[in-house]
Amino acid sequence: MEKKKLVLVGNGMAGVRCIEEILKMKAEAFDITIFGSEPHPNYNRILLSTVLQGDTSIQDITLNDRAWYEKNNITLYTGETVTSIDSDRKSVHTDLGREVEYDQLILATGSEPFMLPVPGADKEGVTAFRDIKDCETMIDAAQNYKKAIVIGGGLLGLEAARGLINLGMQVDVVHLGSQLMDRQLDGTAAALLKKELEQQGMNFLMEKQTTEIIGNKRAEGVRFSDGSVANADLVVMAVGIRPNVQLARNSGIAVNRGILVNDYLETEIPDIYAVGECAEHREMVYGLVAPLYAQGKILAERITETGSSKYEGSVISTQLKVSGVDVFSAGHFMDDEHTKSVKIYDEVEGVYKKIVFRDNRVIGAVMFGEIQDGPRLFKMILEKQDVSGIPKIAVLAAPVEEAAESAVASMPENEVVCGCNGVTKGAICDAIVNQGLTSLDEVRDCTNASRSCGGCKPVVSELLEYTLGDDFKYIEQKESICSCTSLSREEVLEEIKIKNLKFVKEVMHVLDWREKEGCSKCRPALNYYLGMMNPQHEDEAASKFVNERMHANIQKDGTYSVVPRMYGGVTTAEDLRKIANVAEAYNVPMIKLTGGQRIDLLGIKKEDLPNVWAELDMPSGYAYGKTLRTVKTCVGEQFCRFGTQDSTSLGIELEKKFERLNTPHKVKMSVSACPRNCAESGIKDFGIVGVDGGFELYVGGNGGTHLRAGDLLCTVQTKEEVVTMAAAFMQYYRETAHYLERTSKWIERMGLEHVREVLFDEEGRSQLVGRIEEALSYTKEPWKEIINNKETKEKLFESLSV
Ligand SMILES: Cc1cc2nc3c(=O)[nH]c(=O)nc-3n(C[C@H](O)[C@H](O)[C@H](O)COP(=O)(O)OP(=O)(O)OC[C@H]3O[C@@H](n4cnc5c(N)ncnc54)[C@H](O)[C@@H]3O)c2cc1C
Ligand SMILES: NC(=O)c1ccc[n+]([C@@H]2O[C@H](COP(=O)([O-])OP(=O)(O)OC[C@H]3O[C@@H](n4cnc5c(N)ncnc54)[C@H](O)[C@@H]3O)[C@@H](O)[C@H]2O)c1
Ligand code: SF4
Ligand code: FES
Repeated sequence: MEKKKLVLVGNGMAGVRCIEEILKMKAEAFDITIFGSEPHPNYNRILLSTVLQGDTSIQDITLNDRAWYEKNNITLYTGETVTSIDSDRKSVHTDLGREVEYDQLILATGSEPFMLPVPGADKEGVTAFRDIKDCETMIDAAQNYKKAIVIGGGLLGLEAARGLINLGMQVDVVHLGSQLMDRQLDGTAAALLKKELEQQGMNFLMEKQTTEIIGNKRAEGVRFSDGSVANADLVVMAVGIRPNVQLARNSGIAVNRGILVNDYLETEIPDIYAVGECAEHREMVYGLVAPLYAQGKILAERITETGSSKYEGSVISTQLKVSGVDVFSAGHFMDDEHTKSVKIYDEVEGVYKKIVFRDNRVIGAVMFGEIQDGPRLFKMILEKQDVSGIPKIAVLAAPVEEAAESAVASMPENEVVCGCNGVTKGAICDAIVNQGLTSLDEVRDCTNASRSCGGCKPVVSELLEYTLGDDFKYIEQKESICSCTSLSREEVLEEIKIKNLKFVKEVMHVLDWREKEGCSKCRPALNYYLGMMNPQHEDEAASKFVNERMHANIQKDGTYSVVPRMYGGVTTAEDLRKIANVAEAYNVPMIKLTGGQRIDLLGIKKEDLPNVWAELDMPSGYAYGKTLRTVKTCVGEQFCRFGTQDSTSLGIELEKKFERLNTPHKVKMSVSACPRNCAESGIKDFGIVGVDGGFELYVGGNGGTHLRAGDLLCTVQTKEEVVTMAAAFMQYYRETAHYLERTSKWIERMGLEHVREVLFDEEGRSQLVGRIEEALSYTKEPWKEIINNKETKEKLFESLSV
């Protein structure tokens, strides 16, 4: 049978998913050609937010690489735009002059970001947030500029703002209305969201109408209708999207807001279909992947003639991808004269839940702070469950779980776990059992669950654990350390041990790295793992980040900062004099006290660094390193009338002991001499609080972006026990954490109980202490080494460009 010529215009998420469905149903029946204006193969647009937020890289978000197109005999034209359709001759024409005939044509042209038509919108430094190019523009801007304005307080704007903050920018979010995410939240949830995001460092300019982008060639700020102005070096417009219908309209296809389609996704012109954000179905245009994928499946059935399902519209649910903020909304969540609702509002804990009922059926929900009931409520909304006879407040409370069982055990088989891809618990568990799946990646490849926003990963992971039992522990960690290899951290460490590998390049070569030179993710990680496994390993400068290579923190203007060690935050008149002399001699523009009780000399030229350090003649404070940064101490019993312990001498002892030791990420400690906790021991990686007769030890605390209170590890009686426990804790973290994993994340992954079991076992603890003592015996003071070694000094500070 002759193959039909199938052409897809738009190489994005909806169109390519539809092609995947077609290939599953009748691969042999079609000759497929795909056109995409962007220069990339199909990628996960959703994860651009996570790329910007620093949780993944652009290389990692490809959904279908070029090999996939080749394997499926698909002709792919990227960087090429279809400019017209001749529906009489059944062909499409492109901007590069190509003409391709079709038997069936799918339009999946997506949307375009709406750019406010205000003067100055075309200036440099003004961008949308829609594609890889925009994402790169923002990442680049963050390296050179400080202040950003995001216009639009919807899902996209808030995710962009969070990303820019993570990139070190100061961000104002400009919003037209009085309430954030006005299309997804009610007033109470929106107010809680605003408060939470303000605590994360976002500044909001509410009820502001932008009238102009000011500046010369590049944007310098935004002017509002009330005459006020806000400064910015980067302006991101996230004020909604418009279906991309130009091609359809110019080709005579009926268009309203989107391309008009019926329940089979057919346009008015025979053999031309539309799917995704560009399609308008029953007056609805969707901007989330779940409905678009549902449309794609139905269209695939239609095109392959394997079914006759109709698309009848979708109820949607949304979640914001900003870490530390849990918001969920679904269905019809605003009150009106036909609805009644149940609300729980715990202002103390910042938790809000609301369910909306009409005629005794659940029709919508909004939640803030606690959203684990989201999938259950969403199922009730989709099924329009009748809740007559049930106290309505009971709908908010999930069925009581068996204490010993995991939450997923009580979940019904038909509950949707992955909302984006419509995959149920039953489908995932069947695939795990019947296909022998053992990892998140395998579940994703087999069922599509977790393939889009990734929000369902924790539940999919729990399902794996629940289905596989003990076998899961090993498997869970089988994520590769970066895209240069398929080997996990554990596998790489095992190979290093078995094959006695010594150098970063050797590891990459012997273990057959895909990228021969590695990448910025794996090179420093391998350098760390090699050092952790073999304390005599010499740090490989080329595999370290610039700050660690230069033993100083590079600043935005290319100068460096110098932070001398000041054990326990205690200094002397002599050291202060040296610092003052150096500051004067080198015209240091700013001297600043740090949050860790140190003195920071900012604005030092690269070539002056060796002399500054030589004249200071103080140890490096390692303010740049993945190592122990500082041990903060309170005044303690010597002077403070509340002090029950000598916090300063203990802090100094700890800092002297553990300084310079390489760790997976930076480590901060602190010692407070009484429960008033002036040294903030609850938000440190290892925090000590003096109590009557001993010390409480807190672990896994973090005061940075991912705020986390430390867990109480144990209470000990003596200073010696504190030091031993700190040593064992540090070594266990060094040996088991992924590179760049803070103790706050590590402790959650390992589990506090597990860490306790390891550290409370006397023999295991003493072995850990033995190993850390050995590692400590090889540490060296970097600046002494540099100053005394002419060759290193010249290489680093005179010739090497960074
Ligand atoms: C930063 C960000 C975060 C998001 N987060 C989420 C989320 O968490 N959850 C969620 O469900 N959704 C999210 N979305 C929305 C989701 O990404 C979109 O709904 C989805 O990508 C739309 O798919 P599509 O194929 O219809 O359109 P697109 O992905 O836009 O693809 C259309 C493609 O067609 C190309 N094209 C257009 N015209 C032509 C032509 N004439 N010739 C050739 N090529 C053409 C375009 O260049 C584009 O590559 C997010 C979007 C962004 C930007
Ligand atoms: N987590 C997610 O599900 C997610 C994340 C990002 C994007 N998306 C999708 O991407 C698409 C685009 O997102 P979006 O947030 O741009 O669209 P949106 O329409 O949801 O939000 C735009 C927001 O901008 C505000 N706005 C409009 N004009 C303004 C102006 N002149 N000044 C200030 N504010 C103004 C609106 O009030 C609205 O809240 C949507 O379809 C969205 O669903 C989803
Ligand atoms: S923590 Fe206690 S001992 Fe230390 S300074 Fe504060 S009040 Fe004084
Ligand atoms: S819920 Fe988005 S990928 Fe599963």
